[in-house]
Order: sequence, then structure tokens, then C-alpha cells
Amino acid sequence: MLRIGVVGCGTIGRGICRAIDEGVVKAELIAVYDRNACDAEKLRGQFSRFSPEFMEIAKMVKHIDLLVECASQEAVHDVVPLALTSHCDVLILSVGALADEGLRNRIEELASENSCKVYLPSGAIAGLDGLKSASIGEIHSVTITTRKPPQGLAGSPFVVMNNIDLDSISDATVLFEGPAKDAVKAFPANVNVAATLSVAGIGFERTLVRVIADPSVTRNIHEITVKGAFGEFSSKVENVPSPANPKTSYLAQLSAIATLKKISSPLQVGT
Ligand SMILES: NC(=O)C1=CN([C@@H]2O[C@H](COP(=O)(O)OP(=O)(O)OC[C@H]3O[C@@H](n4cnc5c(N)ncnc54)[C@H](O)[C@@H]3O)[C@@H](O)[C@H]2O)C=CC1
Ligand SMILES: O=C([O-])CC(=O)C(=O)O
Repeated sequence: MLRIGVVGCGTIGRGICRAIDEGVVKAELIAVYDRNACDAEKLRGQFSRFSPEFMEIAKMVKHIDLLVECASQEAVHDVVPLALTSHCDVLILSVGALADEGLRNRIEELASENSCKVYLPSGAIAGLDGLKSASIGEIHSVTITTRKPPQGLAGSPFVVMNNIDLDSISDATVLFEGPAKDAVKAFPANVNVAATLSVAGIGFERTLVRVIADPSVTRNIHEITVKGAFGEFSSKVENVPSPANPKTSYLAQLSAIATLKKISSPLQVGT
């Protein structure tokens, strides 16, 4: 059975661990790690089938087949190359880290040299299947508009560096418009989905991102438009935010669980 280690015991990490423990994903939960050891310790006691050990990454990678990163972009730099070098597959949630071309190339090279897979779940968006098919032909444009309640954008480098008072926003306000490579640095905990779109489609320079703070919404809304030789499509997801972390949509967690389910199942459905 697939042996999994989870790095990041926050909103998504907890959901993934629960899904493994409940048998939704046919795998063994071997180890967990969080830089906040208290969060990891609290989580460890919550399972009925598994008793994952709290393990530093260097030890974890010796005991698992697949490392799940659901921590932060910084963690991708620290743990993913190490996991691949140790012949572990990886599933990455903090996909924005891959805007760093050096890191992206290194991850691809290490995965290839060590015969490992790197999985990027769809996250809180719909339409990656269509984009992947369409990108076999010519793509003209990919845009994503992300609309969140202002407090869902709190703490992002863009908001902090520009001294934006989110409480004073009374109408929908476009805070950012630009390429995905800049968007994922400006809003590292909000637009990882734009990074996943970039990897699946036309890259971080050409994928365009608009971030709107909108006090009239209670959901995290992602609208995607893709145009190309195939024609065009749009998708819109109105996501329920996770109660524990309003920046993160519930669908993001479900998407990671669905990817793990696919990995651990003989049946593969969809593009
Ligand atoms: N790909 C996608 O579509 C989506 C990606 N995300 C990203 O997934 C990641 C997890 O999201 P949530 O669970 O909502 O976040 P969270 O903030 O609830 O939990 C993150 C946990 O990771 C830990 N952590 C952070 N950096 C770490 C490091 N360097 N080493 C070890 N532990 C570390 C924190 O202490 C925290 O317990 C975030 O980076 C988030 O931005 C979130 C939503 C959608
Ligand atoms: O969960 C969401 O709505 C999307 C998100 O935070 C991200 O992609 O980083």
C-alpha cells in the first residue's frame, strides 16, 4: 500500500490526513511534519486507524513513497528536491513556488532522473482538463480573475507592502492585474491556482491574473477564460472558504484528496 507523509498540518493537511484515515484514499499515513510542532502533535492524536509519527523531512523521506506538501511556497524549496532525490513522488499544493524557473527545472530534472512523479492538483478551479487538451494545439490567451472577500486577502505581501486597508474597501476593487509570475509572489496564499494554470497552459509570463477584493461576496470566486485554436471556454467556481482558513477554498482540499485517490486507484478518469 502507498505510504504517505504530509508536510503542513493546517487546513488542507488535516483534511488529507482525515481522508487517508477514513479510507477514502487507499494508503497508509506514515508521518506528519509541521514547523509548528504543536499543530502536528494535535493532529497526530486524531486518527482511528493510523498513528503517524512526527518526523523531520530527512527521516520522513526514508519511510514513504509519496510526500504531500501542503505548507507554503518556502516549504516547496526545502522539501521537494530532497524528497525527489530520495526517490519519493510528491504532490504539491503551494504551486506558486514553481514560478521560480530554476526551482521548476530542478524539480523536473530530479523527478526524471529518479523516475518520480510530481502531482499538481487542480485546486479550487475547474477546467484544467480542457486547458490540457487545448494546449496540444495553439493557445492564444489564458486569464483568471480571482474575487475574494477583502479579509481573504489579508496578510498577503501585496496588501502589506502597499499599506492597503482592507476594512475600508466598500466596493469591488481590482487590486492586481498582471502575469502569473508576479501574482503568485504578491498573493502567495491566494492564487496558487494561477500557477497550476500556467504549468498546464502557456506559462507564468503569458497567463494573466486579476485579483479583486469584493466586500459583496462571501465566497472565493475563480473565473477562467481560455482562447485558442480549439475555440474558447470559460469556467467559474464559487468556492466556499474553509472555516479554519478563509484564504483557502474547501474545493482545494477536496482536489488534493481526489488526486491521491486517483494515484492509489487502478481506474483513471478524465484527461
Ligand atoms: N494549489 C491550490 O489550488 C491551493 C493551494 N493552497 C496552498 O496550500 C498550502 C496549504 O494551505 P492551507 O492548509 O490552507 O494553509 P494553512 O495556513 O492552514 O496551513 C499551513 C501549515 O503549514 C505549516 N507550514 C508553513 N510553512 C512550513 C514549512 N516551511 N515547513 C513546515 N510547515 C510549514 C504551517 O505551520 C501551517 O500549519 C498553502 O501554501 C496554500 O497557499 C491553498 C489553496 C489552494
Ligand atoms: O483556495 C483558493 O480559493 C485558491 C487559493 O487560495 C490558492 O490558489 O492559493
